[in-house]
Amino acid sequence: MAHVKHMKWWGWGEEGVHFEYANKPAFAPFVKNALDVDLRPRQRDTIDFSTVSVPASRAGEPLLEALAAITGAEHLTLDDELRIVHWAGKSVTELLLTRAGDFARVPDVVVYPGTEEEVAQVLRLAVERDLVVIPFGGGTSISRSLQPDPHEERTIVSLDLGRMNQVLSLDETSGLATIQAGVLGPDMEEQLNARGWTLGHFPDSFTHSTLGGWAATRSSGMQSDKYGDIADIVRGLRVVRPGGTVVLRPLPSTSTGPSLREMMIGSEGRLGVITQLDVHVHRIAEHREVIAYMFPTWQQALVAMREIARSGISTTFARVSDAHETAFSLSTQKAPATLKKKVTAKGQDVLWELMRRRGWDTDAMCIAYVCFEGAKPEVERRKKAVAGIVKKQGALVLGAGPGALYDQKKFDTPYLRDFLLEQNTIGDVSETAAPWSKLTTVHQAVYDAAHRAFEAQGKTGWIMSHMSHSYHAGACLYFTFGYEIGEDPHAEYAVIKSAIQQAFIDAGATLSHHHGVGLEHSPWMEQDVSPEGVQLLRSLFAAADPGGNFNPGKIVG
Ligand SMILES: Cc1cc2nc3c(=O)[nH]c(=O)nc-3n(C[C@H](O)[C@H](O)[C@H](O)COP(=O)(O)OP(=O)(O)OC[C@H]3O[C@@H](n4cnc5c(N)ncnc54)[C@H](O)[C@@H]3O)c2cc1C
Repeated sequence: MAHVKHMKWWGWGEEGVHFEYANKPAFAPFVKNALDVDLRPRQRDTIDFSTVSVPASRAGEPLLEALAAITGAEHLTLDDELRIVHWAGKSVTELLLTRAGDFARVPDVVVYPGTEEEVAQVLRLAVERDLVVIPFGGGTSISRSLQPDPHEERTIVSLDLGRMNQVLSLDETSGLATIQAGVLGPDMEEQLNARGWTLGHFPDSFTHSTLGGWAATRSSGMQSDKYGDIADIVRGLRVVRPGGTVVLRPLPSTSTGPSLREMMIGSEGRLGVITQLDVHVHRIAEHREVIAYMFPTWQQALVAMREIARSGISTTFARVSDAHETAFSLSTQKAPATLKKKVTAKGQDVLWELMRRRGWDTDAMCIAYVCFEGAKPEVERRKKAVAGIVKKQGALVLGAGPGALYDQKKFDTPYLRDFLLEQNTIGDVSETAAPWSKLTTVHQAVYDAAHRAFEAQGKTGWIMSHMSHSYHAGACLYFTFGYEIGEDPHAEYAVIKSAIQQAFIDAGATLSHHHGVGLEHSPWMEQDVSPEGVQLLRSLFAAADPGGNFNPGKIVG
């Protein structure tokens, strides 16, 4: 199965790639101050797979023969390491369980169909033989939407879409592409870019997640301000079910009753397997620039972000870190290695001095990044308009240098969680969306709840946040939190994560803006969409999948 690329079994990304802190002189002191943790150099580059013991496969010979008859024997595997790669996503709970070799129940067999017909045959077999089928995209789920029920008695099949990875056609007149669901982000962009087009969807997990996975979890990429969330991008799709295939043709819009398209987006494998999608694509922008700004306070920064969203000025993204996250990102700057970089660093010192002289509290300042794409004169015009808005809120324009740096580092942060776990420290995220009028309340409520939870656990904890993904009515707030692991990692994590999730709901925000529901967030579904709403979803899943064969237990238990 060498042709399907997977992440390392024990953590994020590729073997051999790590978060490094030795070249970031401010990072270790920052962690000491924030978490009271003394960082030590990385002890190991990998974890030896032979250190864990994998539950034996329960797939019997007749089932393997039946699956082999569908996909070919070379496209299924009982390999222990591959079964572990497929057993879960990359939430903190799953990472802790995986590193501890605490697997309970894992897929008994991994199957890689190559066509929609093969997917259909596997699903029919699943119903006939009462199997559990869990579709697998890139395995980046952070909401435990892949993890099987530890008490599952039936045979579990992980259905990996990785061989279905082609851009099938491009309708340049309509700006629509038809693409197979199992394609990984970079592979898809390469195919589109070769023809001058892009999807423009770049979640932080982009390098290892798939188009089908994005649709199945209602994903949102960092450039959603311009390109939309995946729910906006997907215009049509094919969803294979045991009884047939739901075909939703690519349409700009339609009034055909309750939206089946919307129903499939976010269905996390419970309604069938998405095999193919029709998506908005865009010509690659002629010119792209990310400009950084520094605001004196979070409040002023949020006002500016709202004004930008309302102004009609087209931005690709507009994102602002709160004071804590600003301090964190400054701590991850590399030591200047060349003379040119030393001069730039000197320039930063001058800037800091300027802010102090303006009377800014440097502990309160917030860094923001706005991305502009288009023809150069148009980008210049929009940059000027945005500068006018941010200056009204007292911001300084830092320019393109720090903006470019942010753009280069954007896919590196997921490696930080594994590095911290090795330091016996949790670093995790929780994100939400709320109306503009509630953003500051939600922000404060989450900080208060997290600190209460840290205190109750006797911990020195850290929390930080940024605002991104703007809409007419509000925006996403993304929180990152950390603390040193104590005696009962799972119980502590549950208290802290639950406190943050509950604060979202209590302050009028949603349980997740783009990480989906899975098992992790399902306890908040009733509060998010009402008990009657959950009942309706339960009825839908029960009618669509009476045997509970398709990723059972996710979204609503
Ligand atoms: C470090 C990190 C950063 C992240 N950043 C972002 C971010 O910026 N934005 C964002 O939106 N998300 C983010 N995520 C979450 C995750 O990447 C998304 O949920 C992503 O959409 C999952 O895609 P995947 O291909 O990896 O799917 P998987 O993890 O393999 O599967 C996720 C769910 O979708 C189902 N599924 C997958 N493919 C199909 C299919 N073809 N048909 C039916 N069901 C299917 C699975 O059964 C499962 O329920 C992040 C996760 C991590 C760990």
